[in-house]
Amino acid sequence: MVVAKVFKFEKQFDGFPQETDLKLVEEQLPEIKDGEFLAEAVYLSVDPYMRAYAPRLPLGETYVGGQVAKVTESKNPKFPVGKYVVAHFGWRTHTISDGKRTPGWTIPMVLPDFGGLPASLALGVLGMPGNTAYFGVTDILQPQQGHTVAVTGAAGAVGSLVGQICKIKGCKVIGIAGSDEKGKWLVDELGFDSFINYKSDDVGKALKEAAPQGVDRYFDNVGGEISSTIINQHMKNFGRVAVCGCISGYNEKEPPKATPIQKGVLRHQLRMQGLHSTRWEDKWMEGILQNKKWIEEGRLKYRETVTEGFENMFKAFTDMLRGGNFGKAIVKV
Ligand SMILES: NC(=O)C1=CN([C@@H]2O[C@H](COP(=O)(O)OP(=O)(O)OC[C@H]3O[C@@H](n4cnc5c(N)ncnc54)[C@H](OP(=O)(O)O)[C@@H]3O)[C@@H](O)[C@H]2O)C=CC1
Ligand SMILES: CCCCCC(=O)/C=C/[C@H]1[C@H](O)CC(=O)[C@@H]1CCCCCCC(=O)O
Repeated sequence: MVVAKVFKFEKQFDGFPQETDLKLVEEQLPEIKDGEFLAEAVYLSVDPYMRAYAPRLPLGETYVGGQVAKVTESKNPKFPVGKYVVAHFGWRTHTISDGKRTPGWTIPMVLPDFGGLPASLALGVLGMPGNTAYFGVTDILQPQQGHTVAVTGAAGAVGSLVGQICKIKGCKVIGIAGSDEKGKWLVDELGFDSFINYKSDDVGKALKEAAPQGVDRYFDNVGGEISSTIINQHMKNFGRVAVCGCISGYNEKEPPKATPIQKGVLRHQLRMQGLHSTRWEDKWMEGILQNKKWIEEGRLKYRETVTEGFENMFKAFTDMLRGGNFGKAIVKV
């Protein structure tokens, strides 16, 4: 008899998540049936969307999330024992799956050959965040050689890759994040051209110094007043803005107030577009293979912030929301 540990969504978040909003329980799993397989979680992801989408998630259910799991029993030839899968099984240690899609989420996928790179990367640079960065830059932002690009959430899973991909495309990249230690990593190790600490610097003033001629492309991971400042005061005419996330407001009880951006969009004739990585599902492998190639060529670096122990999922989640992560935040069971 297999016993799964599962985090259930107990109470709707009210502002910043509290530990009592989730409940850790044990579930006895039945024997697998024909067409099913049993998978044991090895790495689990903690992501900002887990907070952003909470108001739409039903109480009492397993909390949402992706994981890399090892198939330990199988009556489904597409998911043989010993293989690793990346799947949206939620915050749980053991899962019985029929290999089909949970509606609204990605379909379980046997991990492609990562050529010796760690399987955990399927939750980061070789998974959803990596593809958000890759397609967000190549399809939405479309930076040209010589462009100046600003990226917020710059030291996180998506932002750290966005900046590096823009460097690969020949751009000048300005990263905006929440600590000088993050800035040092971005500039010294990832090759960003400059860094702004939004917690200690005046973002408007610092951006004027870093990009006196203005910004051609802005990859927005945070929203709020920082984005209003960039869009209203720093974009060049005909610039592009990719709206990827707005984490500055996810934990707020009331919708955050920020200076309207319409004037800036109009004055500079900007093209501003939202994106969801799921829109590129039909060419998902293109992003994974390109990011993998850039890693192998030494042109794309990744970093993981690993929390040990399934019981520490909530801690890892809230540490990430507070900015404790460099690169991708994950949990190792
Ligand atoms: N549209 C899509 O398909 C996707 C969108 N996203 C979005 O992209 C963004 C980044 O996601 P991801 O890379 O996974 O997460 P990160 O790895 O960037 O982690 C979240 C980071 O957000 C920063 N942060 C927290 N609070 C604030 C705040 N008030 N203002 C500014 N920054 C803050 C913290 O860094 P710091 O120390 O700098 O404050 C923290 O490390 C999120 O908004 C997310 O929702 C992510 C994946 C897919
Ligand atoms: C205002 C919320 C912005 C959240 C942005 C974000 O982080 C999106 C991430 C998605 C990514 O594109 C792929 C995913 O799996 C993430 C979450 C998708 C949620 C689907 C919600 C399904 C539902 O509405 O029930």
